[in-house]
Amino acid sequence: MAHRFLSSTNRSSTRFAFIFTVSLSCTYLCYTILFCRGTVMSNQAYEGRRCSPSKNAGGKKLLGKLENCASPGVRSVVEEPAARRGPSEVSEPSGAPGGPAGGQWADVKFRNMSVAQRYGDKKLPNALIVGVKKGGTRAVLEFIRIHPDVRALGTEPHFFDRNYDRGLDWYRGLMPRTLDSQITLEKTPSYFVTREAPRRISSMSRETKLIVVVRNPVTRAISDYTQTLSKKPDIPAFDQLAFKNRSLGVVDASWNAIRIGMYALHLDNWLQHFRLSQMHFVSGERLITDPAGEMGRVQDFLGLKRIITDKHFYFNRTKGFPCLKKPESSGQPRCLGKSKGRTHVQIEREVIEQLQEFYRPFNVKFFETVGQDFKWD
Ligand SMILES: Nc1ncnc2c1ncn2[C@@H]1O[C@H](COP(=O)(O)OS(=O)(=O)O)[C@@H](OP(=O)(O)O)[C@H]1O
Repeated sequence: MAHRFLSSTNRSSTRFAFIFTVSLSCTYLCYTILFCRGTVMSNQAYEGRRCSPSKNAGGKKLLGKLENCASPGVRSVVEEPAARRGPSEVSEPSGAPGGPAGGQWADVKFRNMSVAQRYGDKKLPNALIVGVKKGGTRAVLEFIRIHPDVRALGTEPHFFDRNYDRGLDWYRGLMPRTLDSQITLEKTPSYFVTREAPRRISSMSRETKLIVVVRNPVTRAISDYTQTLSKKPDIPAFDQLAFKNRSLGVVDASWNAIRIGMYALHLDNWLQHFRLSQMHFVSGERLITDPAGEMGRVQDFLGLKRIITDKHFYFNRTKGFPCLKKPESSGQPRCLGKSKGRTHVQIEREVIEQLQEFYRPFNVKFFETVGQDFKWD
């Protein structure tokens, strides 16, 4: 009797142990499937946003930038080949605050990205940062793209200047996927000084919103020259290139570094095809001293809710520029790359004054046309 009782107890325990093990395995299996799927999806969304445009890009320059897509953390140095990046750009600058503001926007952004990645379409851009070279265009792009309703191409497609023959379908193919509620954005600073660009852009859509980041043309020219010098150390001195005759003060307006800064001339060309209200001018100087203020106006112009605020920025003393606070989801630095914020070559005071003099009438005309004084005197 006792034996029968014991063996029936044994059977029940065995059955219980079996059921328990099976249900435990099932629970574990379900968790594993769900967890892994979530991780893979969010990674794909992140990588896809950063890399897919480059995969489609046929241009040599775009291919050259592919390696910048490789690591999710280096979005802010997307323009620089890895070899040129210094240690300061791949390690978190000391004292850089992260904070909840960063975490919140990152979460919203990643949720939207993941949804857009699955359900969105590639669309032609409805907004462009068209210039100016060395004005602060990369900063505006990197700052605005943290907005959940903006998706931007990280590379410069140069469609309306160099690649126009490839056609609109090629151009659309470069774009990130967006939901209908999201803005598609790209930046190519050379558009501003490309004669055909305004006509070509307006034939894509007359409603395209245009952002122009402008900066004191003298400082811009020096910045431009500093960049060229870093690539070609053998070029003539700045003043040799800037003047046809220095003692007579005759500036060489055919030199690109000078020509780009004659904003009023280029703007005239844009106004043949676009209303002034479709253009927004960002002050490259205020972008450094008050990034949140400038980005607030950019958001208004794009019809976006003001989500990017003071909370997103901190001043990085090592870099000497404002940087983005790091989101909780990333431990990577959020300053722009080394090619942004270079130490300029020293230019004689007199040369600077001569150039200020040269640009004055162009600046005055530019301020009158846009109805804003950028205070470059
Ligand atoms: N936050 C922040 N961090 C770093 N740099 C900043 C920032 N905001 C504006 N800038 C200024 O941007 C200048 C480079 O302009 P662009 O990005 O338009 O250059 S480019 O045309 O794309 O090469 C770059 O010019 P240089 O200082 O001459 O290097 C910067 O002064």
